[in-house]
Amino acid sequence: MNIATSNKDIAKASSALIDPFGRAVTYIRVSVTDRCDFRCVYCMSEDMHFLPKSDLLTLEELDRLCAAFVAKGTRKIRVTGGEPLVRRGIMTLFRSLSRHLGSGALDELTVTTNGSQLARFAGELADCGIRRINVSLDTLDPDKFRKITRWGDLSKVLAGIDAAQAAGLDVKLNAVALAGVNEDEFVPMIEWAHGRGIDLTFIEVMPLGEIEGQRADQYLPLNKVRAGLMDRFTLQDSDYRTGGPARYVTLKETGGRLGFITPLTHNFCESCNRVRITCTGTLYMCLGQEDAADLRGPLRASETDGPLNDAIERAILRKPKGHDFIIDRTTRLPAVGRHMSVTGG
Ligand SMILES: Nc1nc2c(ncn2[C@@H]2O[C@H](COP(=O)(O)OP(=O)(O)OP(=O)(O)O)[C@@H](O)[C@H]2O)c(=O)[nH]1
Ligand SMILES: C[S@@+](CC[C@H](N)C(=O)[O-])C[C@H]1O[C@@H](n2cnc3c(N)ncnc32)[C@H](O)[C@@H]1O
Ligand code: SF4
Ligand code: SF4
Repeated sequence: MNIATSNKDIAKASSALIDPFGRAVTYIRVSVTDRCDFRCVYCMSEDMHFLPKSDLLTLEELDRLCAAFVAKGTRKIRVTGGEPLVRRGIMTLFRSLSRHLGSGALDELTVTTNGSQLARFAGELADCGIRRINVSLDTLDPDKFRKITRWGDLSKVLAGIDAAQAAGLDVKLNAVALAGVNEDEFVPMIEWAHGRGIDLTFIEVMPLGEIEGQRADQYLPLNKVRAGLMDRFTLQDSDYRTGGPARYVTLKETGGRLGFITPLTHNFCESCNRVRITCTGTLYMCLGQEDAADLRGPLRASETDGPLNDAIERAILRKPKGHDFIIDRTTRLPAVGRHMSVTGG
């Protein structure tokens, strides 16, 4: 499936959101909560402070925000978090957003999850018109899983993946490549995933938010990983695209797809098509920058969407060219102060 919509087609629509670099914004990532039932060592510190519940947009407000973006050319909505499936009543939002699939205004409604609650929700997600989901899984070793996630239980995630496949959902796995932690498992993880008809994507760790360790100790450049995998597999370039940042190859030996998300070694900002909304209604125009726009104020200021639309259009004109991520040993300070869980990746 190729669901990426071309910038040219989008630019034709008068309501389209086009940034200063001519990129059409057609993909929103909506973080519905900053909370999570895991504490992954690369994502969060052990002692996280979360927003008071009273600061959160209601599910109805999130739904209205999404509808405003859909009216402006958004074709793909990814619900994320924190852990999106721990937000109370979250299925109400999915059910409501599915109307945009029904009307043809949206190509894809999907979710990125740690999988801990999937066994419970997979069937309902499929009923909402979700076809593909991304599950984050960095290891198949139960003890290592506990060390990476601090609080997670691998067996629940594996049961969630089984339930998702049984419900007819296409599952993609995301694994953050962690130096000295899971690099010995890449080949077995590929074989495990491809044996189940599951695509797998490796991700370079990004310097967002303060964590206990040194980012430089975690960071593994994917060009090195790719070169190592060539000893074992034949990597054939693929033009498969999802509208996300992964670039795929097909492995001749397994027939499965392997993706690489390489913000550090091969920046993909030039083709950026996305922005992020947090659970408090803050719009981040770039994952790798601090600049943001408040949408909660204009959303609550009026029952009509005029002020909200103006705020969105003004913000898109500030979308930066790209991130300035660097990972080195000269500083423990991250490039971006907020944690990945605020914007949902
Ligand atoms: N630097 C950067 N990283 C991103 C961006 N979008 C997604 N990622 C990272 O890619 C990883 C996987 O993201 P997913 O939630 O699976 O979303 P996706 O890759 O768009 O999903 P697909 O629809 O399957 O392509 C996460 O760790 C994100 O932080 C982006 O715009 N910039
Ligand atoms: C922030 S999580 C939110 C959704 C859900 N909790 C999950 O883990 O899938 C989204 C993705 O971001 C990735 N991620 C978190 N922190 C990261 C970092 N510092 N660098 C790269 N990816 C990161 C996670 O592995 C996950 O795939
Ligand atoms: S990566 Fe996802 S599961 Fe892990 S701590 Fe961050 S938000 Fe939670
Ligand atoms: S880092 Fe910013 S500009 Fe680059 S792809 Fe991600 S969101 Fe887009």
